[in-house]
Amino acid sequence: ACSSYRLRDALHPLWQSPLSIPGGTRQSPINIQWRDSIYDPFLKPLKISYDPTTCLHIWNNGYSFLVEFDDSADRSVITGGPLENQYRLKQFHFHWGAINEWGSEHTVDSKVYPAELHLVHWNAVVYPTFEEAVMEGNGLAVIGVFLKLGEHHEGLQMLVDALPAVKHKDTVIEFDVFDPSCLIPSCPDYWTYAGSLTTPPLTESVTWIIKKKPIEVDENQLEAFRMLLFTSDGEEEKRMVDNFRPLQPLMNRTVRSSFQ
Ligand SMILES: NS(=O)(=O)c1ccc(C(=O)O)c(S(=O)(=O)NCCc2ccccc2)c1
Ligand SMILES: [Zn+2]
Repeated sequence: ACSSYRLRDALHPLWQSPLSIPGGTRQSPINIQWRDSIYDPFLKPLKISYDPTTCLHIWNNGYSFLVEFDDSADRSVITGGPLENQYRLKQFHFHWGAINEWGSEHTVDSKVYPAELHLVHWNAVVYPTFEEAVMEGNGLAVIGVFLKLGEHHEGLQMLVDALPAVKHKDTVIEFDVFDPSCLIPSCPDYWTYAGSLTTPPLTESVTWIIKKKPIEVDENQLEAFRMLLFTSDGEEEKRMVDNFRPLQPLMNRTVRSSFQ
């Protein structure tokens, strides 16, 4: 079932973008085959230190809703894990489906989750701007967290309560204190691989760090995501759902795990 709807989604009007950019050798997302991943004992624990007051606003960019952070200094950063440098948090966003059967970008042994959180960081040690980092192989680091249906998530609810204010494309509201580490599972286990942005410009600049454990959210919280619109106020309404990119070929890559 998953392969057919994935193909359908690849042809889905939203995904005019090609299955992978011509010449792309490290495109994302991918299926993570647990048994093919290689335990790397040299992988360090990921060190996450976010300053909740760097949170700026939530906005609907017509593709997802993004929570953006003040990345003008090293105040919300990650380091360690597979990373050679410290990376600054720029924004986080989600991908989700129209129903709970699909929605995540990455899959684990072909298991699809109803949604996936991405925390986007950039290498401000080496690159002067985010825009430059986006174009470089070690420019970005994105933490991926799977969402599964289960208990109500207190931390997420703060975000959910703000979503009606950003229902339409290009709407924004101030969101001044939020600590995104409440959305990251405490279990330290992750997979990591060299990949790309999953939205244009699809550049091959992302070190992906995919948490093994999902977070639990309840049905109402997922439904709140699905109330958002791709469209601007006054346009014919199109619900913001299925905003994920189809799976891309692994090609000559290995996925490393931080756990045995
Ligand atoms: N799924 S993902 O993590 O690959 C991702 C999705 C969306 C965006 C985004 O900009 O909205 C981003 S982004 O914040 O990295 N922006 C990438 C596009 C961009 C390039 C240069 C300047 C501004 C935006 C990343
Ligand atoms: Zn994303």
